[in-house]
Amino acid sequence: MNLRGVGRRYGPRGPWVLRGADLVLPPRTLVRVEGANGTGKSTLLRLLAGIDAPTEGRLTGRPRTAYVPERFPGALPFTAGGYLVHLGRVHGLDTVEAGRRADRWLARFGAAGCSRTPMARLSKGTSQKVAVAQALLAEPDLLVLDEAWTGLDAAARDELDRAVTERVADGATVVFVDHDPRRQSGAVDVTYRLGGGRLVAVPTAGAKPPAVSRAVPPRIRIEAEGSAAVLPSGLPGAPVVERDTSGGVRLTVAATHSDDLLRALLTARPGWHITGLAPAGARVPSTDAAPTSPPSPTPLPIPTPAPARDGATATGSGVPGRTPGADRAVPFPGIPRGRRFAALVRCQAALLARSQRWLAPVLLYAAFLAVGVQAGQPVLDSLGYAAAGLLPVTAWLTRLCVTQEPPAARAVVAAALGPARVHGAALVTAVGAALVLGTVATAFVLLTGEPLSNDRTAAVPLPPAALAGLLTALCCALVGTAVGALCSRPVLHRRGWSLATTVPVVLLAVVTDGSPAKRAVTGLVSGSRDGTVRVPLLASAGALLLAAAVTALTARLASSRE
Ligand SMILES: Nc1ncnc2c1ncn2[C@@H]1O[C@H](COP(=O)(O)OP(=O)(O)OP(=O)(O)O)[C@@H](O)[C@H]1O
Repeated sequence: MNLRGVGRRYGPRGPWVLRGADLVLPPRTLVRVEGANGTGKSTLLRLLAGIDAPTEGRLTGRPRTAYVPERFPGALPFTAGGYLVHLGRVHGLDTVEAGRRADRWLARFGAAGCSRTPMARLSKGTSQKVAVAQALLAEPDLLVLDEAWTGLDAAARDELDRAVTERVADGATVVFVDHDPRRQSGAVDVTYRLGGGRLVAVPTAGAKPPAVSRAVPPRIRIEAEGSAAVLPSGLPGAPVVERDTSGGVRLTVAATHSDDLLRALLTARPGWHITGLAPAGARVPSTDAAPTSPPSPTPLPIPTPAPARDGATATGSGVPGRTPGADRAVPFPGIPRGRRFAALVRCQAALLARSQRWLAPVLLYAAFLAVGVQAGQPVLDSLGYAAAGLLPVTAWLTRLCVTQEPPAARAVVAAALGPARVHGAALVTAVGAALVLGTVATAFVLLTGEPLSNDRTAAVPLPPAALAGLLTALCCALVGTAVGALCSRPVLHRRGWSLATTVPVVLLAVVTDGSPAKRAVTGLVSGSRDGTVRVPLLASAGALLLAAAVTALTARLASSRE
């Protein structure tokens, strides 16, 4: 990862907190950042973690990142274990593996009994253990720790020291700030000091090249064969994969992960057959008939980090036609971002559902429907009314979704997927919630309304009416999301301004002629006069375009103004 001339100031006329920072962060390196209070250490770490964007300069080559913020919020409506599983999924793990790692890390920090405890009831120190666990279970290539030891008990501090050593030995870059000068002393590879907006490297007492100084955890070598064409995703321990000329695959992994790796291979569908197991460096003895000659491995190109210095290996069947390097069994890079994004939406939806903040807009919408939709009314007219009411409700839900996470919790997921995707996930969650409401309201109107025109002379066919009603609800939900996104953070941060602008913008969206929502609603209401169903295809496309444009704009802003 490289920083070139990176500077950050808050506000166009604010003082430069950081200026002209040039930095190279190689893999397998432990970096300490020090400086007095207020000199910009957290600012630098947030830039490194990708939560914040530099005002000037460039950051390139950020690997898969996890971040522990300075202050972690306990007030999330999850249990400790539940939150860690959500975060594990956001990092690309499947649910089972995320749960296993959550349990393991909680146990390592002496908090195994807290897995089912609501986070709001955790002590400050135990919350901090959860904060640290969420970063470590991801086995990130870049681990950014902002005073992560603060609040931990002595045993947990030691465990975090060990975990940092393991991460670096596994090839990661770890950057940390801690006010205790003895923290990781002797293990730090580079120390940078911040002061007066400048970042300077300082001599690190006792620093040695990590390749010779750091204790490497023992490693085990495993060989296996399988009929599967692709190694299972999410293999524990980020094993390094090699292939031999006879079509075998060799995996290299830290000993601490060997049991998990074996279990994952053996329980994979289709399954893998373990043919050998040995300490790294030794030739793997076959568990079947001994091969006449040892396999000659052909290492796959692995972009980053550098190959492990020492390791464990598993061998399996060849994978014809694969892209070189594509099957490196790192649990994360192979996982499509879409899946991680879906995990983030799921997390946001769970957060919304559990926070019960949805109750107020949903009750308001229910009251709106109760007042305006009565049994026996012309169905198209009622569908138009129900859809129109969805627009302000969606704007409200959108505001809730983009503001529901405490900033530190948002920072943690932003480090994993980027602030733009976190913002996008919030908007998708809001649209999803609004569509559920809109679908229920449409179904209610279709069941209770009369399929007749206003003067009750013309029949209204129900299937096209249902389609028109659903698409109109979609239009209103999308326009409502666009309004909500434009009237909340990152465009408007203050609650007062946000509320003050939402109401007039909602009104504009309902009454302005060019608005897709108005077009769709008007189509239903005017069609109700003579019983004509107008399916709002064009308006739906317009609403989709508008919502996509606003999402892109606000997501971009979220990346630069967090
Ligand atoms: N979001 C923000 N908006 C405006 N100013 C900010 C913001 N975040 C940080 N600052 C300012 O930037 C400067 C550096 O803050 P930062 O938190 O990075 O310092 P620090 O070295 O981490 O401090 P500490 O050791 O107390 O944690 C401070 O003057 C702070 O007021």
